[in-house]
Amino acid sequence: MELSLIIPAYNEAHRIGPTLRHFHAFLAARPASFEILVVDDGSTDDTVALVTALAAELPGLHVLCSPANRGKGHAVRRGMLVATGQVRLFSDADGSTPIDELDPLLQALSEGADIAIGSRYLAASQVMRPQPWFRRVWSRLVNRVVQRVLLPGIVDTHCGFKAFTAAAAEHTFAACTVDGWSFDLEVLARARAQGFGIREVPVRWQNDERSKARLRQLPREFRHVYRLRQQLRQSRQQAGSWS
Ligand SMILES: Nc1nc2c(ncn2[C@@H]2O[C@H](COP(=O)(O)OP(=O)(O)O[C@H]3O[C@H](CO)[C@@H](O)[C@H](O)[C@@H]3O)[C@@H](O)[C@H]2O)c(=O)[nH]1
Repeated sequence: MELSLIIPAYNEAHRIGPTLRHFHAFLAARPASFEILVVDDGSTDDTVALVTALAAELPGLHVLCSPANRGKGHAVRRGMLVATGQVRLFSDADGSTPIDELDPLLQALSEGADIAIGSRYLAASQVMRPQPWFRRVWSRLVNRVVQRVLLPGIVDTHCGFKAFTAAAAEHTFAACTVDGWSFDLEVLARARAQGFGIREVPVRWQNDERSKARLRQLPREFRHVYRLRQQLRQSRQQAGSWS
């Protein structure tokens, strides 16, 4: 399998159908073999039924489901570890980053990066429909803190469009534990600590107002950042004292 596309989905029946048809048509028009894995955990709407029906029509589309809702991080991790592709990409169910932005990410991998991440905040990025002001403030705030304490040099850790080589996906996700939104920065921080090269790539992106992220989740994001920094520091100190 050359490419695995992982899509975390929670209560996405209202919009995932067109996204899947579009993604499938894009990938089927290319020579590379592919699989699309939709990872649902406990949706209370018709997401699973809808994707199951589409899977009978679109070869290579599969749905993984589990009863309890654990969060986007858990779903992406599960998909990344079950996938068989040499390249593993995850994308949001609303297609907020157009699927043709895959090509610049593949280019970055072919040039030697282990992980290529879509970015909304580079000079060449194009944000076609921005998020509301409080989401932009949230995103910039988290990114500022993350850049300072965890991932210097990466300006957008949270864009939901990231491609990994199989080795990078398997090593980093196997070490991850964060189930919620902060999984993005956990996987990047662990990847860097393990020596994998990350390249940030400008992409086109547009907001869909029907977001599941809530401002009240912000303190938990910061707690994750600091906890992760402590863990990585301790591992570095242990590695230093053993060498
Ligand atoms: N399986 C599963 N999927 C989830 C869950 N929560 C969210 N998702 C999936 O995660 C994707 C993003 O969720 P949205 O609700 O569309 O979030 P957003 O706010 O519009 O997304 C932006 O901010 C997020 C948080 O920073 C980013 O993770 C995301 O990529 C994007 O930048 C969607 O495919 C959604 O179904 C969950 O509990 N379980």
